[in-house]
Amino acid sequence: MKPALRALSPASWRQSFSLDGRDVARWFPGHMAKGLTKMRSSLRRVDALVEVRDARIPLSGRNPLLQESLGLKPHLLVLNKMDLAELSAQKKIVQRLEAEGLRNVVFTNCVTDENVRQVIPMVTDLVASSYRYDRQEDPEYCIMVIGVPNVGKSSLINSLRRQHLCRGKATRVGGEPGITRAVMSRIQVCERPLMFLLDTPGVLAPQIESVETGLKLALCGTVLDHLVGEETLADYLLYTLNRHQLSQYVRHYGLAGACDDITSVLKQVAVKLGKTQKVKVLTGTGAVNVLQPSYSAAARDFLRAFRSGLLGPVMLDQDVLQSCPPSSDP
Ligand SMILES: Nc1nc2c(ncn2[C@@H]2O[C@H](COP(=O)(O)OP(=O)(O)OP(=O)(O)O)[C@@H](O)[C@H]2O)c(=O)[nH]1
Repeated sequence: MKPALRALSPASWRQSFSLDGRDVARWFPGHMAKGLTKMRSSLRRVDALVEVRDARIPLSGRNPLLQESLGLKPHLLVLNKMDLAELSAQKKIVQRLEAEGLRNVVFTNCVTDENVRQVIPMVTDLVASSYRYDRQEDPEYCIMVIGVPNVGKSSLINSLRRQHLCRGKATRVGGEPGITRAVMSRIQVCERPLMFLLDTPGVLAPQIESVETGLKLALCGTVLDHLVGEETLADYLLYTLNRHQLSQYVRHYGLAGACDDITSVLKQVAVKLGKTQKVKVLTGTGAVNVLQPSYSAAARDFLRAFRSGLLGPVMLDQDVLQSCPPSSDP
């Protein structure tokens, strides 16, 4: 019998996600490597790096290639989209990052500007306590904003301008990865100290550590969904929500209960939303059009709802955090 949409016990949920045959290399476009080369050549003019990561993937969201350059400059890590992240393990996240050498961390929401005011004082302190080579006397601070696509780099810049300059948008924001195309737009964000930020296009590592890391990055919108497959992503989302026992999706779509079978869930979602499509079916008397649930439209809605926070906050790196050595804190 096909798993019906009823409450399944957690014991019957999948314990792992089948990753067979997925070619993660195809998901991440090659133009990003070019961006990285240009960014490297501008590093000399830069006083500090502000790295933005999605707070839902504080560990998997890093780019090992960017990391190579980070040791050279003062570095602030902004974990953005805190409103979408389940942060009960915040202390553990900070400890884990500290163990990786990332001691300056701030959680932000660049839509509501929460905690954004902490960014400039933190950067100013970092620069003040570092050696600025030939720019020691230069009153202008130049900060490079880096991070994988769609984490909110442009939103952070706009939020800083709202906070410190009372000015509107200087850089384009978008829900899809790769909105920032022009490498290195230089944008003023503060008068005292005089501070400019360089917005950069999102850069992803050409080699993602594992397919699961690739799926987490894709779930957070760092690549275009169709490259991974909307239904694959929806399935990974369902698997994650169930494993973390997050059943908000059941209430959001008015389902009868939690279920671990994506075909079943998408079918119900499509019916609830009235997302159907005409399909030609060959019968003994010829072709007839029948209405079928649109699985792809349902998958798109499921992903959109997750990304707008309607399915509740999530910590996608829970597995990585659980594999951490226990904290030495009392
Ligand atoms: N919920 C939530 N959404 C955010 C936050 N910050 C940014 N966003 C949204 O995330 C999406 C991407 O934001 P951008 O600022 O364009 O991201 P980016 O890193 O500059 O993107 P690229 O240009 O692709 O590198 C937009 O839809 C923003 O509105 C946040 O703190 N919370």
